[in-house]
Amino acid sequence: MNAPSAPSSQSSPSVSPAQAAPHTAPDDGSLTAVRLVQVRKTYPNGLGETEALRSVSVALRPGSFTAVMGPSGSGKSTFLNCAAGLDVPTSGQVVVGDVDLTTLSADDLTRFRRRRVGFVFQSYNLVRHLTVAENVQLPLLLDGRRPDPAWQEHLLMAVGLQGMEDRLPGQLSGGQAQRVAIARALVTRPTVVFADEPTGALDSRTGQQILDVLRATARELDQTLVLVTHDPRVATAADQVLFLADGNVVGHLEAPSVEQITAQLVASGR
Ligand SMILES: Nc1ncnc2c1ncn2[C@@H]1O[C@H](COP(=O)(O)OP(=O)(O)OP(=O)(O)O)[C@@H](O)[C@H]1O
Repeated sequence: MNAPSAPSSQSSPSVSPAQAAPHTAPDDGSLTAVRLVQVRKTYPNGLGETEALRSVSVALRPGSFTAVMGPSGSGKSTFLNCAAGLDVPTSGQVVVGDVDLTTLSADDLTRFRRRRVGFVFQSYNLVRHLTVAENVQLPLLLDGRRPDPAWQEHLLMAVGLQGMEDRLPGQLSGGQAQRVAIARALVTRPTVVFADEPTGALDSRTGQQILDVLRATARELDQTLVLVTHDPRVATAADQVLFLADGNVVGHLEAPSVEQITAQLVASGR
């Protein structure tokens, strides 16, 4: 199933939070690539707590491409971090493939993430004193595995960085640095790739190239891709768009146009 458990708001973009965020994910036995069930995440904020996610339930089909949108502070990064196992929900369940991340110890979660999940950050997060090749190899080395030179060469070719293996991050443009980050996220052949505004810091042409690279490699490797973006044009590349507001999924559109996305963003309070 490609859709989240939230009902489609295609015909009703101003769907209310209560309608759009049911508290159960579908339970029809079909395998989902990523499944969140009633995920709640709170952060202490000094006086009390911020409810970054209130009760989010979604189920993403293997091989699908989902864009996540919503106003600033609506919980997009928290959603991505919880789904990727970078952050632990306060309550609820996160299942990636057939593994319930919320049952794993911290060490097992780290190991699982290194092997099965790729993550691309807006700010690239490259290690400054390591070369392009070393940055790409890093997830394998951290996991005690040997780099596969042929695979690395294939990835660097796929992201258009062949010949730049020995450069340091400081010698790269923003678009090139993001390509290194993508190659690094893919080097472990993850089944799911999460990207948090990977094009946010780039001009629109470079952003489009980065998106093309992510989509092409996801297709080639049959990966599930989940991407946070503020840009409706970027989101139109996705199979579906999830809209968050105030820690809830408030809408869902299948293969929407820029106009439909904009209407939903306005309806959900951007
Ligand atoms: N580590 C943290 N500690 C405390 N509060 C946090 C933390 N991370 C997020 N929050 C709070 O949780 C809420 C959701 O934040 P989140 O970063 O998920 O939103 P977002 O939709 O990704 O925002 P943006 O588009 O601005 O990046 C916000 O109110 C934010 O201040």
